[in-house]
Amino acid sequence: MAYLELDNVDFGFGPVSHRYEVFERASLAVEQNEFVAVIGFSGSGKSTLVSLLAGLLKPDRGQVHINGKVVAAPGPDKGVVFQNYSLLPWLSVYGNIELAVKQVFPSMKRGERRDYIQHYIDMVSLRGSEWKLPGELSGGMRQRLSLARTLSMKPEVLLLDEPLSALDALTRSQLQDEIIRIWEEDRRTVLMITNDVDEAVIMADRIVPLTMGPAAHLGREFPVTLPRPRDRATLNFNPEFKELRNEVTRYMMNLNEEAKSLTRSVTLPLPDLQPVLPGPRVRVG
Ligand SMILES: Nc1ncnc2c1ncn2[C@@H]1O[C@H](COP(=O)(O)OP(=O)(O)OP(=O)(O)O)[C@@H](O)[C@H]1O
Repeated sequence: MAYLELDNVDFGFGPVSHRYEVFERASLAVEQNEFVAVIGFSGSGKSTLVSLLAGLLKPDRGQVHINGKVVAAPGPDKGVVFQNYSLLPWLSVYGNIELAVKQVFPSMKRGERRDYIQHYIDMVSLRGSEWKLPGELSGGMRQRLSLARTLSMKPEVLLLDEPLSALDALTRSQLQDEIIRIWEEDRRTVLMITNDVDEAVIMADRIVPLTMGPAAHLGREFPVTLPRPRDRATLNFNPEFKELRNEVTRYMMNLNEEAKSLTRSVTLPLPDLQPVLPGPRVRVG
């Protein structure tokens, strides 16, 4: 059994009368310490997938397992970094991490806790900003804080829900490198959601596309065998990188075309109504 598993999951939103089926028979297996990127179009179910893996939502059918145990509820063993940071605005950088650390390691002594928190602040290069509030940080700094806070809880599985999509291109590539550096220093199982093929190829061990909804599932897998560390400056000239990027992009475009043709082939029966025609002119007043 793989470390993180989504096993034949069906999941939908809404009552039976107008239900939206997000997943049908969706399965995914991630090995321990593997870095998997799930790539998909907007609305295909990427955030729903993260919520199911994190135990925030329960499958209608099938199960989610981590290390052989059924995921029944959220917990600090499953660390989630969301796109929108979800930081507490009234607490400083230090305070946001401290709150998480106190919850997960309540018996940690004060001095040890201070060093522990500083270690994570340093890890994401936020030294010097310890006492700033989230509102005083840039987008990239907020996302680094969000990552540090999640990592400080020592989750077994790290779920990254499009953590970089709100950032500008330069900050985004800088943070991609930083996440990989941290992951290489302290390996753990990572599932990252992205809508960017290049990001997936640069960062992941394996890319798994999500098909278009409704009733999406995880499609054909693309292993990334490019050696690490991956240097983005030279990757652009690497034929293996270019080939894989093209292959994944083609696959995604085909998914899009298939979804469009399905939509076109649906004929909606409209009621046979007579149009309302304008009547004689009436003078008011
Ligand atoms: N709480 C909800 N109630 C009803 N439908 C929902 C709810 N949350 C999501 N959906 C629907 O489920 C589908 C998948 O949503 P989800 O947010 O997982 O997509 P996504 O791939 O993360 O999209 P994006 O990339 O735009 O954030 C969408 O059609 C969405 O409208």
